[in-house]
Amino acid sequence: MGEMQGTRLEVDVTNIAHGGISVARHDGRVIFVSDAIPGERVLVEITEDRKKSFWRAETVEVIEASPHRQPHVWAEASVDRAPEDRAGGAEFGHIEIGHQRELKRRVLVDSIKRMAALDTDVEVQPIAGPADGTGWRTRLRLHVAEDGTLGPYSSRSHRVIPVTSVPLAAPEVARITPLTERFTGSTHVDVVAPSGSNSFVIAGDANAKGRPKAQTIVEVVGEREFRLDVRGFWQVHQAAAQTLTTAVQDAIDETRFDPRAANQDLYGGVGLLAAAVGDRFGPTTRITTVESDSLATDHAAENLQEWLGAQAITARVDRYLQQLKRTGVSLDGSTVVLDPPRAGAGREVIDSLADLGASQLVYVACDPVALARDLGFLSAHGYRLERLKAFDLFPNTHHVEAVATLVRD
Ligand SMILES: C[S@@+](CC[C@H](N)C(=O)[O-])C[C@H]1O[C@@H](n2cnc3c(N)ncnc32)[C@H](O)[C@@H]1O
Repeated sequence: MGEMQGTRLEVDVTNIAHGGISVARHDGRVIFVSDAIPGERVLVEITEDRKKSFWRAETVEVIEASPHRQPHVWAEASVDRAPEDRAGGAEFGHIEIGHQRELKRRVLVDSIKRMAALDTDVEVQPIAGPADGTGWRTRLRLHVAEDGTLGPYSSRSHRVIPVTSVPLAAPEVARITPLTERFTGSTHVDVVAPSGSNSFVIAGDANAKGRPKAQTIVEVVGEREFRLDVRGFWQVHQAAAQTLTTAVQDAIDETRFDPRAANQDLYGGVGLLAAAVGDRFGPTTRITTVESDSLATDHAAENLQEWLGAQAITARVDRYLQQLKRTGVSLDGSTVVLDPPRAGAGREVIDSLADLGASQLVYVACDPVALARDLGFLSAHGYRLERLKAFDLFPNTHHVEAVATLVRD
């Protein structure tokens, strides 16, 4: 192994894989190819050949283009550039937006089939914003190069790529992003444009010890205000919080919802989805939001104070559920909303939810493979996938958000 690195080959691209990578074959071996589209014939350069079962490669020339290929929405990420000079973070920007959604649909449906043995289909729905999928990021992190210049990492490494534009950024973020300034003593710069308070440009140092000083900002969703720390988690697309609020409200099967049961909002952040549940079923609805970041939980308590039945707890979800089991609490009759980070909830959390007897789960997922794995665990516990929706919360990237309802009779 190792002798193929740098070799150029012409290959036919046949499929799409998780992570925004296309699949080609050469002499029976799978090659994962970046910046291609299924149906294309491309010239690739092998970048990794250590594994026996697959290689990785970069597209260096498109020989027969897909009808879905478009000029990249970010010229600085285009296949016209040398692979190492392509800006990262917009790996689907060369694909026409409707076809991006079709590829995301395929990855989601195929993952669920393969990992959970479930046949399902779903439409990846566009959400509010420019039709070409630009102008949506209300949060942007750029990195500082050794010479102090600012830019995204390259799509394949941690090399900083100087850029003159950030087309996925919301207009306010793009306006204040200091692309021409030089930074010393910082490793990265965050740009945040909240919907309900001033925008920030914050230089940070990943090697600094301790937590940076807290700074509260406000996000507005419909008529509601949410307070949170400027560095805390918030949905990135400017229409995402409203989209997920409505999606979670719609996903709950009313006939199975008991406002007096021990309802849960797990991985709750500052309480966005607990508020969605409270807004649908009324202020006396019992719901506990659980989050590991204590600053976020403090904000959640404040954001949910008008809901009499709401409480916010700082805990890791796995430990919190173990504690419920130890103390004999039952989730029988309860609805559990869970919105874990990319790694998903995992077997231990799913086993605990099943043991505790949760009746209805609304699983909000930002990673199709983690969702599919967890759906497999849930099926084994007798949960049935009742409803699946998907939303294009991250246009021009490979990411997709799904909202699944699971019930157990
Ligand atoms: C995808 S975010 C969802 C937040 C919230 N539902 C929202 O939409 O704003 C996931 C949240 O889970 C938290 N988190 C990550 N791992 C956790 C764990 N093991 N236990 C509890 N919370 C966790 C993160 O801090 C983050 O706030």
